[in-house]
Amino acid sequence: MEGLTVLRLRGVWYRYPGGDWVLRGVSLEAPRGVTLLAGPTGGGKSTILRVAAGLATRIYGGELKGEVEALGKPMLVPQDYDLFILSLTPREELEYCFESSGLPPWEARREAVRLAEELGIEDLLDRRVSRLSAGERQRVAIASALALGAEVLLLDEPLAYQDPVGVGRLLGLLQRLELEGVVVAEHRVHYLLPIARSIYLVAEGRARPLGREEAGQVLAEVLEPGLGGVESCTRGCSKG
Ligand SMILES: Nc1ncnc2c1ncn2[C@@H]1O[C@H](COP(=O)(O)OP(=O)(O)OP(=O)(O)O)[C@@H](O)[C@H]1O
Repeated sequence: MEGLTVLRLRGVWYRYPGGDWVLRGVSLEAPRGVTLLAGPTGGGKSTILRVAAGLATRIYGGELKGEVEALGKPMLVPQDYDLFILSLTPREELEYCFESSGLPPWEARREAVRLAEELGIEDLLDRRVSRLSAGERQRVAIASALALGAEVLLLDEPLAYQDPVGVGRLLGLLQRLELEGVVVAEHRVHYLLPIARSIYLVAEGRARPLGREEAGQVLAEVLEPGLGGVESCTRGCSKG
């Protein structure tokens, strides 16, 4: 894989057990930085992330064809991210994740605090996960993935439950993180377009790369047909 590509899918076909093909020859290359997967509901974004994480056949079974290659350890934070958090409190969760990735307990304790500060969730550390808001739990789930040593972070609708402050924090974080790359499936594309280095329209099981100039207009037309291209996108072509 060339130096700048952190995730590559080539001619990938996938179907869930008993179903028709939902990925139909997906080819994409995610460079370092943020890659945006956008497109209509049911187009295949989540399935691409599951395949990229190596989880599609492991969790669902089904049939997979084609090549998937990642530079570094890919890790998916799914839409139902609650399944991702196993502990009572974020502090326990992060310490557990750091220990699972090989740190001794004292270092795991220190790193949990450092990461929480970096993500702006230090005030959540000792609260019960079950009592956190959806947006707060989502940030804890992303922190867990980082603590587990994710190098290519795969995020399925990470902005869905974030308020504007949370969105700003998360976007800042995605740009700052010293990861190989971040691939984000998201409906609220207007937040991601300015920071995405690479943009794909995912529809009907295929991924089409979009140039920066055309992306706003194409996505606005696909996601909000009838509202009128770029203009509507600048007002917010969000579905989420
Ligand atoms: N666990 C599953 N079992 C069977 N079919 C599934 C499963 N998950 C998704 N599908 C089907 O695969 C297709 C692609 O779904 P996927 O969730 O990947 O799309 P998406 O673009 O992420 O949609 P959304 O924007 O609504 O999250 C859809 O037809 C969906 O019904």
